[in-house]
Parts: sequence; structure tokens; C-alpha cells
Amino acid sequence: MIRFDQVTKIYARSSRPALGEVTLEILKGEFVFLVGASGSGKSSFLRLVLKEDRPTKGRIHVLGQDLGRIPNRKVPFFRRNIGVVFQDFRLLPGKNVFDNVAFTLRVIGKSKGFIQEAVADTIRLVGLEGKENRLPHELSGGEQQRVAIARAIVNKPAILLADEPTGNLDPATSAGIMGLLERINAGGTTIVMATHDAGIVDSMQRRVIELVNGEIVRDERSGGYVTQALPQQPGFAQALLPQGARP
Ligand SMILES: Nc1ncnc2c1ncn2[C@@H]1O[C@H](COP(=O)(O)OP(=O)(O)OP(=O)(O)O)[C@@H](O)[C@H]1O
Repeated sequence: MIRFDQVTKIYARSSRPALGEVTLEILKGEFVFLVGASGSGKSSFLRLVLKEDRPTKGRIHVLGQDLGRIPNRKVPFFRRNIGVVFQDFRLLPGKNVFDNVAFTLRVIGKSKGFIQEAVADTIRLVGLEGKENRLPHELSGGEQQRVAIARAIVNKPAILLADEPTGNLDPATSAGIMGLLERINAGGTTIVMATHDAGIVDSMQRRVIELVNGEIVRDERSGGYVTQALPQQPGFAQALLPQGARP
């Protein structure tokens, strides 16, 4: 579903790689947490998956396509398969809930009937029935994030990328958002979520990929925010890596 082969990203005017020789594979239906300190490369990774940026070295495959071979004019089509959610919601402030969720479907030319049904279904899924006519500023932070998630999934993307989606929310609201993401994942959508929220990662026990200075230092099938009670022996952490990820 997502494959990185020795991917390095070095930004212009920067000597240190934001990502260095990253090799990993994320399979269909996985729920993956991307963790690591600020500046460790999480957002850079997500931007590369979306083809918002190009790797300096290495190859990236997403949904069976080599991103290096997708011409610019076809990038918008490619992105239709990927939903994205951010920490700061990024809703259209002058549009109500329904129109925020419907926006992309209108841009890509879906029929009125399709939009009516798909948007209503998705608003129900995220628990915002009855609030279709509210403007973003008339919603709580958690509700705004639900709108953003609805907008991201209304076209049934195969992959959902989330960059600190609970970063602006209190713990109870965050838990609600995580419940929603779990349901979306249970429906077959692959989810990759960058987060600093240790409580969420610890409680969900999903795959955890940890970056330090742009390098993968941990890839655990079912882990917490930090490695749990590992003896400090060289080579032990590597034993946790899935076969393909072992150096
Ligand atoms: N457009 C850019 N130009 C130059 N350097 C950049 C750019 N974007 C990110 N970087 C650098 O790349 C490194 C990785 O940044 P990135 O945003 O991927 O980290 P992050 O793990 O997402 O951090 P955070 O948790 O704070 O969001 C950092 O050193 C950052 O300063």
C-alpha cells in the first residue's frame, strides 16, 4: 500500500537529511502511529506519501504506483485516493458543515444525487447529524475535527493520513476522535497518524514507527509511545522489527 525504498529527503539550504535512508512497508488495512520528537521527520514522511514533495533519493510506491513516474498533471487524480487530516482542521470558514464535506466532491464533478447521499452518510458516521448547517466557528474543536475527518473520507479513500489530529483537543475529545478513526480503519481504510500523544499510542497498541533525526529507530507491530521495558542490549530492539525492516 505504501512502500519506501531507501528514501532520503534533504531540503534545500539544509545539510542534515529530514529523512535518511528510510525503508518501510505499510500494508492495506494497517493502523500505524508515526512517533518521534519535533523535527524528526514525521510531516516530511506524510508529505512524500502525498507527493507534495519529492524525495532526494530513493523510491516511493503508493497504491501500487511509483510516485516518481506520476506526471504532475495526474497528481490530483492520484490524491483522490488519499484523505488528509491536520491538527488545525483547515475547514473553509465561510462554508457550513455540509458544504465543507461536499466541497471536494463538487470540485471533482460528482453528481448532485451522489453528493447528497455520500455527504449525509459521512456526516452520520462522524456523529454530526443535525449540525449540517453550522459554520465552523459555531462548532467545538472536536466537532470541527469530525468535519475535517468527514471531508477526508467522504470519497472513500484507501489511505487516510493524519498529522497530529488530536493536537488541539482535550483528552476526552481526543478519545472520541480516536474511536472514530478506529471505526474508519475497521472499514478497511489504511491509517497513518503522526502524533506526540503518548496516552493515545499506549492505549491503542497498534503498529508504532519511531523516527529519530529522520531515521527509523523502532518499528513495533503492537507498541506504545516509548519502548516498554526493553533490556538495553545492542540488537534487542532490532529483534522487534518486522522481517522486511531488519537491516
Ligand atoms: N520546507 C522545509 N524546508 C527546510 N527544512 C524543512 C522543511 N520542512 C521541514 N524541514 C526540516 O526537516 C526536519 C523534519 O521536519 P518535519 O516537519 O518533517 O518534522 P516533524 O517530525 O513532523 O516535526 P513536528 O513534530 O514538530 O511536526 C526538521 O529539521 C525541519 O526543520
